[in-house]
Amino acid sequence: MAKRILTLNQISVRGLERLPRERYEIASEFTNPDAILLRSHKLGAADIADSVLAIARAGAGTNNIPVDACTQRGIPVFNSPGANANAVKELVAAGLLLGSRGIIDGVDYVAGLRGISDAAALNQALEANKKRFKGNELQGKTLGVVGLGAIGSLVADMALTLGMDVIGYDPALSVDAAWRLSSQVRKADTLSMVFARSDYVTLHLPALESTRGLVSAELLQAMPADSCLLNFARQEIVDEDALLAALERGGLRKYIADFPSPALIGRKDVILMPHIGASTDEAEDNCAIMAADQLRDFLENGNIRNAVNFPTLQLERAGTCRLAITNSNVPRILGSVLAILAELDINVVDMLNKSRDELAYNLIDIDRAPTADSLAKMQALDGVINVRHIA
Ligand SMILES: NC(=O)c1ccc[n+]([C@@H]2O[C@H](COP(=O)([O-])OP(=O)(O)OC[C@H]3O[C@@H](n4cnc5c(N)ncnc54)[C@H](O)[C@@H]3O)[C@@H](O)[C@H]2O)c1
Ligand SMILES: O=C(O)CC[C@@H](O)C(=O)O
Repeated sequence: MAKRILTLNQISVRGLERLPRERYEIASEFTNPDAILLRSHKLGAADIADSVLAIARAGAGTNNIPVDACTQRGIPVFNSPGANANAVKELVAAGLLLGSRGIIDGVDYVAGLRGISDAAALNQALEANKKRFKGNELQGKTLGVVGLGAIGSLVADMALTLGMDVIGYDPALSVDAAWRLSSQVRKADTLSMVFARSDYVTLHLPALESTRGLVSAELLQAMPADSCLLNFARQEIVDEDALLAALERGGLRKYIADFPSPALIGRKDVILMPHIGASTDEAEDNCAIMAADQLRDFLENGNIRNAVNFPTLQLERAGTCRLAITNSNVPRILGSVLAILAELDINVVDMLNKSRDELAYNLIDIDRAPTADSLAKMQALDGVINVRHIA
C-alpha cells in the first residue's frame, strides 16, 4: 500500500519527485499520514497522528517541531543541514551592505523624486542630497560570527573575502565544522568578547531553550558605538526589550533581521525581511530533495541520516526482511528481542544497534518474516517504544 506523506508547507516539486507516485501519496490533508514533510509550519504535539512514523523538515531549524515529544514517541525528526546555507550567506552579505551603506534610504529618496520631469533638475537634486546617504566600507571592520556551523562558516569566508576581520564563537563546534573553518577566523573564548570587539555581529545558532534571549542587555551594552546586529537565525535568540533599549540609547546603530515583530516594524534603525533567508529556488530544491531522500530511506529501509533526535544508522539490506526497533537506552532489551527471534528459529543475517541520549535504535535483518504474535511480544517488552517490520 502507498505510504501517505502529509505536507504542511509548499515543498519544492523537485523534492516531491523523489517520492514516486506508485509508492507515495502526497497531500496537504490526511487523517492518518505515515510521515510529515514540512518547512516552518508550527507543529504541535497533538497535531501528530499516532500513524506518523517520521517527520522531515526541509530546512535547518527544527524549533517549529515538538522534538522532545517525538523522541518520546520514537518518531525521528530529520532536517536538511547545510542545504540552504549558501542562500542565507548571500542574504547576510546583503544585510551587511544594507547596514553599512545608505542603500535603503537612498533608494527611497530617489523613488520620491518621481515628480521631477527635468533631467538637469533631477541631477541637481541627486548631487545636492547624496551626502545624506553616505556610509562606511566593510573592509577593515570586524565581523563577529556567533555559531560556526553550515551557515556561520560560509558567512565567515564571505566576510574574509570582503576584507573584514572575522572573530567567531561556537562552544559546541563539530569536528567537521572545525575542518571547514578558515584559519583566518579568530577564535573568541566568550560571547562577550565577540560583542565587545565587533563592528557587526551576525547570529547563526539554533533557537533552543538554552539560546532563548542569549543576546541580552549586557551583551548589547558591550558593543562598540555605531555597531550593527544581524539576525538571520531566529527571533527568540535576541531579547527584544534589550534590543529596543540599545537602539533607543543609540549604542546599536542598526538591527538587520529576517524576523519582523510588531515592536520593530516601522523603525528607521531596523531593517526587516519576511523570513526569506532560505527563499531561493536552489535552497528550496536542495532542502526538499535532502528531506525527501532521508524520509524515503527511513520509510523503505529504516535507515537514519540527519535526524536531530536519533542516532545516525545505515545498514545495507540483507536477508528477507528487516526489523526497525526503537527502545529506551537501557540494557537487555536487544537480548530479549533476539530471544524472541530465536524461539521462532529465525536467523539474524545482519544487525546494527546505536544509541543517542535516552534512545537506542536497532536494524535487524532476518531470514524469514516474523509472526504477528512475535512482533506483538517484542512491542510489549519493557522499554520498547516501537517495532516496525519492513518487508
Ligand atoms: N533565515 C532563515 O531562513 C534561516 C535559514 C536556515 C537556517 N536558519 C537558522 O540558522 C540556524 C543555524 O543554521 P545552520 O545551518 O548553520 O546550523 P548548524 O547546525 O550547521 O550550525 C549551528 C551552529 O551553532 C552552534 N551553536 C549552538 N549553540 C550555540 C551557542 N550557544 N553559541 C554559539 N554557537 C552555538 C552549533 O555548535 C553549530 O555549530 C538554524 O538553526 C536556523 O534556526 C535560518
Ligand atoms: O523554510 C524556510 O523558508 C525557512 C527555513 C529556515 O528557517 C531554516 O531553518 O532552514
